[in-house]
Amino acid sequence: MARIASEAMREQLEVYFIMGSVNCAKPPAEILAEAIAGGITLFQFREKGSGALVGEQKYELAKQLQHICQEHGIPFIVNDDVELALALDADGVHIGQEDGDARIVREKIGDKILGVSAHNLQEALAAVAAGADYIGVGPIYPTKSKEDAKKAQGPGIIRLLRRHGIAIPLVAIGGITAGNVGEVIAAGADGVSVISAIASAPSPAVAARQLAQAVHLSKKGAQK
Ligand SMILES: Cc1ncc(COP(=O)(O)OP(=O)(O)O)c(N)n1
Ligand SMILES: Cc1nc(C(=O)O)sc1CCOP(=O)(O)O
Ligand SMILES: [Mg+2]
Repeated sequence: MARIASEAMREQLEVYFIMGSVNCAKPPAEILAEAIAGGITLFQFREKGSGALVGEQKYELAKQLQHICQEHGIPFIVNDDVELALALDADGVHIGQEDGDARIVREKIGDKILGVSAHNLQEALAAVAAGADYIGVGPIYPTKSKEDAKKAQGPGIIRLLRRHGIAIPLVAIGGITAGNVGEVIAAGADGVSVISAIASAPSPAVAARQLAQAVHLSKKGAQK
């Protein structure tokens, strides 16, 4: 297997859904299946926060959700837990600034997808140098889904990273809704990453579809 090509990565980032059991008011498998029906392009298993599953229960949920992704051709990324990603032979891993050295994670996972969080230019440059396939930038807007989230920076941080030469695939995260997708794509993001906009929606399928439509429309507008 070779490293993912940048253009394929950009497409997979378009509607990047993140979820764990703590984000779900109904069975996670149902929410994921509905989100896939609505058009998500990538999935991250993020089993984190108060009440999160651990050990065997975490592994079993991950396996169940990975199976659903596999049935529909949606790449399955594991948040934080490199060992779990390897045990499941997941498609990739996402790590943040407090999750260890991205270079070492790259060595451990070989050609699997590596996503790294960055909050400023220095972190973004280091992620590129470490071999990240994409960068997650946030929070763009205020979020209730991450207990230790930093202060929201607005879409200007994406514009700044692009202006300073960060050219690799980039996804915006934190408080993203169909209503603000336009400004993050216009700023230079390849896609949007969401928890609550899909997981807490009355219909995850409708929410995912609205996000996908907003991304496609915004990308068309950005080409003009
Ligand atoms: C796509 C994406 N971007 C950013 C993050 C946040 O990662 P991190 O800073 O490590 O925080 P936690 O998610 O681990 O709490 C992400 N998970 N995904
Ligand atoms: C997992 C995560 N990481 C963030 C960061 O800023 O790095 S914000 C966030 C939570 C995103 O959830 P929602 O779409 O509900 O705002
Ligand atoms: Mg992390």
